[in-house]
Amino acid sequence: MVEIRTPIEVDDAIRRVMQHAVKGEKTSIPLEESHGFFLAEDLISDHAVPPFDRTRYDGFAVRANDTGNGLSKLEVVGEIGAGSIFEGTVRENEAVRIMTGAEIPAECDAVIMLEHVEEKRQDGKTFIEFTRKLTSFENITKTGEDTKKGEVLVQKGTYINPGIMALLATFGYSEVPVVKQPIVGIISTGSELLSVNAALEPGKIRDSNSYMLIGQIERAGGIPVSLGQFADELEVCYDQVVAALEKIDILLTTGGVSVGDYDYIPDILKRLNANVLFNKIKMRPGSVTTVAEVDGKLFFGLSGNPSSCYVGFEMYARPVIRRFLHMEKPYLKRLRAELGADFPNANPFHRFVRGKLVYENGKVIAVPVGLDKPNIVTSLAEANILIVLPGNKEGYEKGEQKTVISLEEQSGVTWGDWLKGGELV
Ligand SMILES: Nc1nc2c(c(=O)[nH]1)N[C@H]1C(S)=C(S)[C@@H](COP(=O)(O)OP(=O)(O)OC[C@H]3O[C@@H](n4cnc5c(N)ncnc54)[C@H](O)[C@@H]3O)O[C@H]1N2
Ligand code: MOO
Ligand SMILES: [Mg+2]
Repeated sequence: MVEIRTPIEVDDAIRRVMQHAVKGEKTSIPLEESHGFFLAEDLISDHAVPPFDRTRYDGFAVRANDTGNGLSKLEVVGEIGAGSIFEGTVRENEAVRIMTGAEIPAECDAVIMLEHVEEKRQDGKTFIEFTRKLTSFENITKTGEDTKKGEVLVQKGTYINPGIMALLATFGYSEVPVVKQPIVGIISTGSELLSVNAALEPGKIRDSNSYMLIGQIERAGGIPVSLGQFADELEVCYDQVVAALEKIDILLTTGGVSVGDYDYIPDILKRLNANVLFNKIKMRPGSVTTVAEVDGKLFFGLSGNPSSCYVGFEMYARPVIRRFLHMEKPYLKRLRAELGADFPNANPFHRFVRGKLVYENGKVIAVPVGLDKPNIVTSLAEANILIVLPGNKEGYEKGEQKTVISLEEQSGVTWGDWLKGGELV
């Protein structure tokens, strides 16, 4: 008898998986190697930026009160470049020649640009003349204009991009607290699979899922480890899975997860005494995605069909990786867009159509890419969104507003915000 599986709702599946998601350990790495890692602690400013009032222009630091509507004539009593400070005192009708970035002398409160003055030598002294009335703090960047002391500038769990590297340097982080990335193992199963460098043979295809998953794991912030490609043989696959579980934080398999004669993943899970969280979801593609917990580790039995494997990973494995990285917002972002094509066929399951966003006449349009079938691999190349079509009896029409899930963004959403999409429960 073929097993009849009971499908569960998408959000229920995500909730079940996330109940077993763990947070990774912290470590630290040199700042210069931190790009692409994830912050393990909030980045808090321990001093104001800039730490002193400084000039925005090359010019002369003056006292605004010494300037008026008529001609101002000030004596230049010193000069400083960025990095130097003026040691003297600036008295009434005096100015200091000052270069961009230098600290404003204590008695001055405005800067006039070099271009706006005329310099004159008289009795061995230098004077500037100009006819501009300056206001207090004109052309000055005030202390703390960029940020005040004590502010949370970047939340823990954030992807370290070049801008964050600049901030880390600003606050003296030569070593950066980061989260250890999860080691995510990949096992591909299928007697039809050839390695990528093999010539095609009758009845066989090259294993594309492993490589796709390497990219998806890296995009999510994990470290992929390929643990091999195995024929549909229970004993071999079982031994490989047991060995793999020792080496990884999260395990992914592709293929063999349905009800076919050589689909051994369910048997392997039984033998492992795994806590199977679900083995059927009301979604297409990826309905057969099976997730289990084995000795505290999550095991994702992803479908062999490329599109199903892809979507199953993004929906269930990605948030687990993001949680491991301590992200406060581990779920994929959703936005609204206009449906770019008709979907006349009814489907009782929710559909996740691979698509891309196009901007036309001020509208955001979600355009499907390639064929919308589970076994399709070519549509994945162009996809940067999943168009969400909730299960219904009527199908959908071009022009309707629909939710789309963004696949390429580093930022995410909380569980509460994810549920606001509200269509998949
Ligand atoms: N009687 C039923 N048959 C099927 C059901 C069902 O409910 N009842 N579900 C269908 C659905 S939905 C899907 S999805 C697939 C799931 O298949 P499996 O996860 O068991 O995967 P396989 O049978 O091993 O392979 C399916 C398909 O994918 C190709 N494949 C496998 N691995 C790779 C790889 N690494 N790279 C590229 N392509 C791969 C494989 O050759 C098959 O064509 O089951 C349906 N059947
Ligand atoms: O898991 Mo299957 O789509 O539902 O292709
Ligand atoms: Mg199968």
